[in-house]
Amino acid sequence: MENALELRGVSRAFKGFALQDVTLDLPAGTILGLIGENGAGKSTTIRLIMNALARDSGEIHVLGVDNRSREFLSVKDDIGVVLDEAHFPELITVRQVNAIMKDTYRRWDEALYFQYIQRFELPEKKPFKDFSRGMTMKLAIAVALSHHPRFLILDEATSGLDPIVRDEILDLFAEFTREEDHSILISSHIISDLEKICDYIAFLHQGKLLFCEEKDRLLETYGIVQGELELPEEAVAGHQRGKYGTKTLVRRDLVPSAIPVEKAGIEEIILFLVKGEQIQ
Ligand SMILES: Nc1ncnc2c1ncn2[C@@H]1O[C@H](COP(=O)(O)OP(=O)(O)OP(=O)(O)O)[C@@H](O)[C@H]1O
Repeated sequence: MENALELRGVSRAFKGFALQDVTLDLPAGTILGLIGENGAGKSTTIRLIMNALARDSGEIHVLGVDNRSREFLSVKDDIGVVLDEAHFPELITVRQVNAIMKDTYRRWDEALYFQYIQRFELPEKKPFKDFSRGMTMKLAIAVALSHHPRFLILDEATSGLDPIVRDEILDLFAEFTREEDHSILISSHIISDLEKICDYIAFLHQGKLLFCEEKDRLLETYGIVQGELELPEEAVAGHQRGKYGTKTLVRRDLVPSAIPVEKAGIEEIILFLVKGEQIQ
């Protein structure tokens, strides 16, 4: 299997918002970060992928299967999902979650689940309603990982976690993809998180996918030129004029070699591409 996920021309309109014509591939064995500001359409995209929301048009294949086919029901066993509003019944405890998941997933691994519970220091007897946001996310991540999925789909799974735990969890995700054919789709508005672990970056802006590109390719393609320099028009991808002078995002290959080009970070690239000409 080449792609863990394929979206072709996927659209869905709500009143006041439309996800428009999204096409992307997530090659098996890689991590794709779906970046976008609040309301850009990340959760909508993920709900469409899980077929929890009907699309208006387009095609979606997950692990090689059309997500509207009957076969998709069995494919769900191979997918670990963490949604941004991960919810369990109010009075349920960590132990009861284990009992339920045992009946839900064919490959539920009780020992592995309790390893994660210990690693995340989650209380085994506390009712879910008394969990903090961070504890909720950790529980959802433990569940998602404990039925041996091949594909993790994570919607804002690191938000609400403190920096140390976030780092630990990002390492866990990177570890997950070390096994052949293990893939991850992870959405976030925290670009620095995704920059660290992702192979591909997809950027959603107001319901449109502005790009889906290999991270290293983005870093190779773009650079920053400081100051007001004469640049070929086709080399310029965005300007920022601030208190400390002008910065220009450029396509490196189109800049004359005499002009020094600095490295651009993913965050910088995205900000420039979205905001374009900006007076700070
Ligand atoms: N069921 C719905 N009915 C009407 N509008 C909806 C529905 N679901 C989502 N929307 C709208 O679609 C837009 C995109 O929402 P979505 O949750 O996909 O964004 P997001 O990128 O995940 O944002 P966030 O980072 O805030 O979670 C929002 O304007 C939201 O109000």
